[in-house]
Amino acid sequence: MAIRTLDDAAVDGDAVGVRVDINSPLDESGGLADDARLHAHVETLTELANRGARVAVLAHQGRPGGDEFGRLEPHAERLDELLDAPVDYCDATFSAEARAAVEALDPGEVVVLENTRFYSEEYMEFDPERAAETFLVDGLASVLDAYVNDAFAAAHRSQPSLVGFPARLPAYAGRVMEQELDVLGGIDETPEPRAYVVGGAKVPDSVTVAQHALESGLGDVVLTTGVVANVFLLAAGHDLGEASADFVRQQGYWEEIDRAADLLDRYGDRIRVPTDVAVERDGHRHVLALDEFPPASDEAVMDIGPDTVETYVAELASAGTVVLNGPAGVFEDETFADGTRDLFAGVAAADAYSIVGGGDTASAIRRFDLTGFDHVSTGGGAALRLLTGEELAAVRALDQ
Ligand SMILES: Nc1ncnc2c1ncn2[C@@H]1O[C@H](COP(=O)(O)OP(=O)(O)OP(=O)(O)O)[C@@H](O)[C@H]1O
Ligand SMILES: O=C(O)[C@H](O)COP(=O)(O)O
Repeated sequence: MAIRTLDDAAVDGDAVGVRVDINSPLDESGGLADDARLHAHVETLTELANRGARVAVLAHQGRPGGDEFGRLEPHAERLDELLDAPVDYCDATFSAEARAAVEALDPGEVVVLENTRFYSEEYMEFDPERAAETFLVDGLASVLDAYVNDAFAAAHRSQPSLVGFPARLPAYAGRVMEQELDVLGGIDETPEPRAYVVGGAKVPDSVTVAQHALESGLGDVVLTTGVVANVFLLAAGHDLGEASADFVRQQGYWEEIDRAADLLDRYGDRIRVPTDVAVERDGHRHVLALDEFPPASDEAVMDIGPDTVETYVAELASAGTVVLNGPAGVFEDETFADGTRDLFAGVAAADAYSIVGGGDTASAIRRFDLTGFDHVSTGGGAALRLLTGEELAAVRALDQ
C-alpha cells in the first residue's frame, strides 16, 4: 500500500482540505464534554499552518437525528484556543459562501467548515469514484489544491468527505492517520493470545468485529460488555426484561440477535457474556445474577456486575494482547460507572499489550484517570475493524 504522508507534500500557499474526526461527546448545553479528539489533531493542523498552508477543516459531529448531532462552532472555538494559528468558522460546507471562506484564507490561517453530515449525501456510502462526483466534493475541490485525511476514527465510513477527494486532488495521510495505521495495522504481530473486549452501544459494528476476530483467528476470545453484551445475552436465550428488549428494538438492533446467536453457535467456547448485571431499582444500583433474571419490566440492564468484572479481569491476566472498545455500561451516570471503571482499571493493570479504541472509551479513561494502556486510539469502530484485518474505506481511497 502506497500512502503518501505530509513528508511528501509541498503545501506552502496551497489551500488544503483536511478531514479530521472531532466527533465528540456533548454536554447538556451542546458544548464539548470532551475535547480529546481535537487535541489529537493539533499536530497535523499546526504543521500545515506552520508550513504556510491555507487550511479548510472538514468534519462531522454526531448522526442525523441523533442526540449529539450539531454544528461545529464549539469545535472551531476550541481549536482556536488550542492552535497558535487563527481559526475561523463558516456555517456552510460546500456552498459559494464556503468556497469564498476558503479562498479568503491567507497562508497559516484555518477555517472550520460546517458539519459535513448536514448534507444528505454525506451520510450515504459510495465507492470513491461516485463520491468524487457528489456536490460536497465537487463543490470544494474547485477551491482546494490538496487533501489530507487525518480522520482515522471515521476511516471505516465510505462517505464522500472521507473517500471522494483523492480522485480529485493530491491526497495525503495526516499525522494521526499515519500513527494509528502504524500501530493498529500490525495486530497480527502482537503477542498472543489476543482477547477482544467489545462493549458500548454501536452493536452492528461490534458484532462485525467479533465475527472477524473469531473467523480470522486474530482474536482467541471475545468478552462482551455494554449493549453488545445485552444482545449476546438475548441471543443466548436469557430474558433481559421488557426495558432492555425495547431498547435493543428502538436502536434498530433486533436483527443483531440472530448474528450473535450464529456466532455463539459457531464459536461459543470463545465468547464470554456477563454472569451478573446492574439495573436501577428504587433509584439505586441493583445487581442481578443470571439465575435471578428477568429484571422487572421497567429495569433496563445498564452495566455489568462485579462477578463479571472479576471473571473478565482474571481471564485477561493470561492474555498477550487485549483490544478494548466500548464502555461496559452507562458510565456517564455514576450509578452505572462501576463496570467500566473496574474493568478498564483491570485492563490497564494487566501485563498484556493493551490497545484501546473509541471516543467514549477514551472519554471514560480520562474520566477515571486511568493510565497504563499501550495505545489509546482515537478510533472506535475504525480501530476495531483494522484490528481484525479489515481494510478501511478511507485508507484504501488514499492508496494512490
Ligand atoms: N448497557 C447499556 N445500555 C445503554 N447504553 C450503554 C450501555 N452500556 C454502554 N452504553 C453506552 O455506550 C456508549 C458508548 O458506546 P460507543 O460504542 O459509542 O463507544 P465508543 O466506541 O468508545 O465510542 P465511538 O464509537 O463513538 O468512538 C456510552 O454513551 C454508554 O452510555
Ligand atoms: O465516533 C466515531 O466512531 C466516528 O466519529 C464515526 O462516527 P459514526 O459511527 O457516527 O460514523
